[in-house]
Amino acid sequence: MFSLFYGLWKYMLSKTEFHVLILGIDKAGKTTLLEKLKAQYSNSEGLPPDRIVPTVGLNIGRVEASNTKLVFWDLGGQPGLRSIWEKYYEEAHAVIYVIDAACPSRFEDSKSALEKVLRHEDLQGAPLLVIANKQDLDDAVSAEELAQYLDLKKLDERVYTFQAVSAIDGLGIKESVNWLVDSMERSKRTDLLRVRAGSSVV
Ligand SMILES: Nc1nc2c(ncn2[C@@H]2O[C@H](COP(=O)(O)OP(=O)(O)OP(=O)(O)O)[C@@H](O)[C@H]2O)c(=O)[nH]1
Ligand SMILES: [Mg+2]
Repeated sequence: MFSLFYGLWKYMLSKTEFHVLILGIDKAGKTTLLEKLKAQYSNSEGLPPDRIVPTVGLNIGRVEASNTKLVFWDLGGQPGLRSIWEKYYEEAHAVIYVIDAACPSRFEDSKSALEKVLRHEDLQGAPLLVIANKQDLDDAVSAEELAQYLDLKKLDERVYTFQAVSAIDGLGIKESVNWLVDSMERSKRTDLLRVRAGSSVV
């Protein structure tokens, strides 16, 4: 009996499309990360880093990983564009928050923007993956050092992790995606979004 329900649950999850928001301040490396993700998980080549320009609208990346469909939404991080982020919160299953780990002078800006994201009620219970990006640079701090620096409060009930990544050479991307898929599959928020999507079908 248990295996029947487990099989059904796995089947439903395989039909679920997970929406993952990629946030972070400008130049953190969000779009570079998205393009690397696409290159690693789909047949698309992904834009080379030298062709990526600052994001003004929305970049979307669709990939399949661990038998699930993932849709990534990458938004611009310039100060004037951050007010757009919240329009996407309600529909997001999880958040990736990207930080340039080699640029300590911008940690404070990153931290306050992240705290604002976490305070928003539309993102309640969404798993959070904080990425310490640009690990290919010598002066990048580790994921642990970044976590200590950010010293985020009120994370106790939220599922979260810090991951060292290089969006240029791909370090840490597989681990990031595995963690995200696993966390979203277990998340109560996923059930909530599924119920809401079902009840809106007339
Ligand atoms: N060395 C190194 N550079 C990176 C990495 N990721 C991104 N960059 C560089 O950082 C700069 C900004 O990258 P983007 O991907 O455009 O940053 P973004 O967060 O999308 O910026 P906005 O769209 O303005 O919010 C570019 O020059 C990238 O080549 C990385 O892992 N290592
Ligand atoms: Mg961008």
